[in-house]
Amino acid sequence: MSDAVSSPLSSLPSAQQNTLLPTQEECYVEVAIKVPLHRSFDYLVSDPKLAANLEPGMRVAVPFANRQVTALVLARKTSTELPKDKVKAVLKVLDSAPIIDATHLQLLKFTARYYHYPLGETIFTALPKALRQGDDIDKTSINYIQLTEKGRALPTLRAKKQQSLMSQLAQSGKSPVTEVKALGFTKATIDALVSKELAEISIEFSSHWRDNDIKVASKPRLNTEQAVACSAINQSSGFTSFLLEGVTGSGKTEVYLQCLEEVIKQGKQALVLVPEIGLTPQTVNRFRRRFPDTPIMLWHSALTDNERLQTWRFCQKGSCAIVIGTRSAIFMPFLSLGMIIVDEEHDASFKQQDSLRYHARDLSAYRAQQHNIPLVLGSATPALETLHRAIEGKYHLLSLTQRAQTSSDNHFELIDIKGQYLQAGLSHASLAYMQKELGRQKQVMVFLNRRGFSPSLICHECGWLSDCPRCSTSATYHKSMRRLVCHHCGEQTAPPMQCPDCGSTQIHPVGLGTEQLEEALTSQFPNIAISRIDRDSTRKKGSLEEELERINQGGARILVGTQMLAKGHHFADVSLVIILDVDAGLHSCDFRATEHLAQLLTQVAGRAGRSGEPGTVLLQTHFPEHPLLQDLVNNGYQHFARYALQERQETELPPYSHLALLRAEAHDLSLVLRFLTDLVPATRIPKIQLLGPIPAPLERVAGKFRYQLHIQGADRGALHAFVAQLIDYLGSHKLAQKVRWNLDIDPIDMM
Ligand SMILES: Nc1ncnc2c1ncn2[C@@H]1O[C@H](COP(=O)(O)OP(=O)(O)OP(=O)(O)O)[C@@H](O)[C@H]1O
Ligand SMILES: [Zn+2]
Repeated sequence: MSDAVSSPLSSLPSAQQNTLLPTQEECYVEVAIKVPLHRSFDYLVSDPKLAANLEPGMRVAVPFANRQVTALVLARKTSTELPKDKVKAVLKVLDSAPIIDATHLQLLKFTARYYHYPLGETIFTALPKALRQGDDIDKTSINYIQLTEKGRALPTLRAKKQQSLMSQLAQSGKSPVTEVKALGFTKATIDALVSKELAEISIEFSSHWRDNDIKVASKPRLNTEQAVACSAINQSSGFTSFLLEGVTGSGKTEVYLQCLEEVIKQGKQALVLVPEIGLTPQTVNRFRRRFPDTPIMLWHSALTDNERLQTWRFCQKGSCAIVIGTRSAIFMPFLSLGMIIVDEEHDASFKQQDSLRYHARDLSAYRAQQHNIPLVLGSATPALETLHRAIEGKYHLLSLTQRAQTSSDNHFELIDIKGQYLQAGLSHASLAYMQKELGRQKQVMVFLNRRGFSPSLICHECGWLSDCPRCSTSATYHKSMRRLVCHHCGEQTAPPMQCPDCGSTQIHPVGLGTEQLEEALTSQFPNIAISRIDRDSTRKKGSLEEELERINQGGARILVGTQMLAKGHHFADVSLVIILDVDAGLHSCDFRATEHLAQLLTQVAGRAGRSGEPGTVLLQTHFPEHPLLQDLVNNGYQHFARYALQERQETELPPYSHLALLRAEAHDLSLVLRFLTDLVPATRIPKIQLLGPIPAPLERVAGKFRYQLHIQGADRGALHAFVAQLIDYLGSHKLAQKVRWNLDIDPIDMM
């Protein structure tokens, strides 16, 4: 940039003034603004000097609907179709250089197009909030913390937190302060170590790691399958996609680590996408321990806006070698991206379920192609979509069939609970297994995917149920809070002392949630420490980490939990896993339900027997003869998945066709129905099937009726062309103001 525009915040003269100046070639910019409109906007740049330096990817402030808003320049042009008296002028230029480059802008444009979401909204959703607001991109600097010489001697401190921060730093070396905070350490703890001169803070912005030899801690020798996978990935050139299908505990992470080593040794950066839940300190520490002096940063929902901007900048400047992040990390800028890894690629959390409904895994394929680099999708339970691509030969299939640390597979048993007396939700056989394993000083995990005390309250006299008044579902009883909570709309009420219908005081919980399970197991095993992990028990920042640490130290021997406990954790001492509510997923109307159930069961089961001897997995069910359960138990997920794919083919469901979902909701049911029914005749098109309007599986949430239209077609192009037309039509529909609607491309959750 020339000196003339050294201040990115310099104001421009207004359009009126400009008309008095001798006319040179006129300059306009086409910009994106965060509004729900499928279009861009033109503005005049009246100062020729500024105009000369404006580039796509820079932000400007513009007047829009009587306010000043931040906009992103998409293109410069010399004319506009707007009438002269209508065109407004850019008020300020906010950046001295583009904040995103052309490749990145192309990614965002693709995202908007593919998901049929307004471009401005897409761009501004993908930017950190500080940049969305128009803040100076250089407003934050990166703070690092590291132990001083005095600290490295690891003196014993009275304050436990400070002690644990010291050991953390001894392990991780110099770390960004944001990362240390992400692990649950407070500013007070950090300040205390600094004031005791045990740690010091420095500020920098460098990418020296790229020029230095990377330090790599000792690593295990890969087994043959791992070695084959690693060399296939490392020796690939350009854009190549891999599906690393490895049974739980087969050492996929080890493969990632050894591939990453090659990438960072070449001075390239890597993006590792993990599910929301998978971002445990355990995983992150494993990466940090392996590459002790390499800058590794985290990206997840708990970062503050400032931390977000820092991490984003850091990554863009190449100061960070590896980013481990949840789905929105797919929109991070990189100086030199060398590889993308998507761990647990089947996980539903990679799909955003509101506003911009993108799938980070699917976008990662586009991104890898843009950068011409390898993409590695890893899972023990690949999504059928991914498996299909591998079978078609679009992805290279790499298999890890053996567990890395045990010689044989887990032992599975289906426990028939029909007519059985259940104690604490557990059958006699399950309890006997528990006694035995606890007697051997092992850990036992009891899995129940339902939090709260009980999913409902019932009146014993008249059958009244604690239904949520605003949703077509019941409100869950939370005993410790003494509240009825609707898990769909969040409404909370006090549980009634008397039945609202008949006045009886005989109100009882029905059904089992993790809170009740913990209570029942406590009285069943009074001398054994129990740890419960679900959204309620881990609400406090850092409490999940604390609890996981407690489990790993052997501080708890019965682990009760929801799916938070299911994935990615490595508990060495768990020898028995009991899954209580297998049946719920067997009889759902969602065509993906069996796939998701099979994935969940396999992932939970994979927590057993991870080191030393194989573990035992018990599945309690009323339907032990069910083909899905039989297949899973006898042949494993790999077999089940290939069979399920055949079924999808026969029924022409994704991945053998493409799906979009138009959802509509309003308080008035007739409006919703009219809105959706109107479309059906208005939009008849060959090659596209419309199904609906049909009620969403949860027909009413927060007082609104929810209906949907399934749009299905074998040809992706035809489907997208149709959806684009539909959006035009919907935008001008007279009910569009009264009915809330959204479009979900490649939907995962049919709710
Ligand atoms: N080649 C190897 N030799 C010895 N140990 C190994 C090897 N590869 C992996 N391990 C160890 O085996 C355990 C499981 O490996 P890892 O966590 O990489 O598996 P994973 O497939 O990523 O697991 P999951 O997906 O089930 O969480 C870890 O403790 C890891 O250190
Ligand atoms: Zn509700």
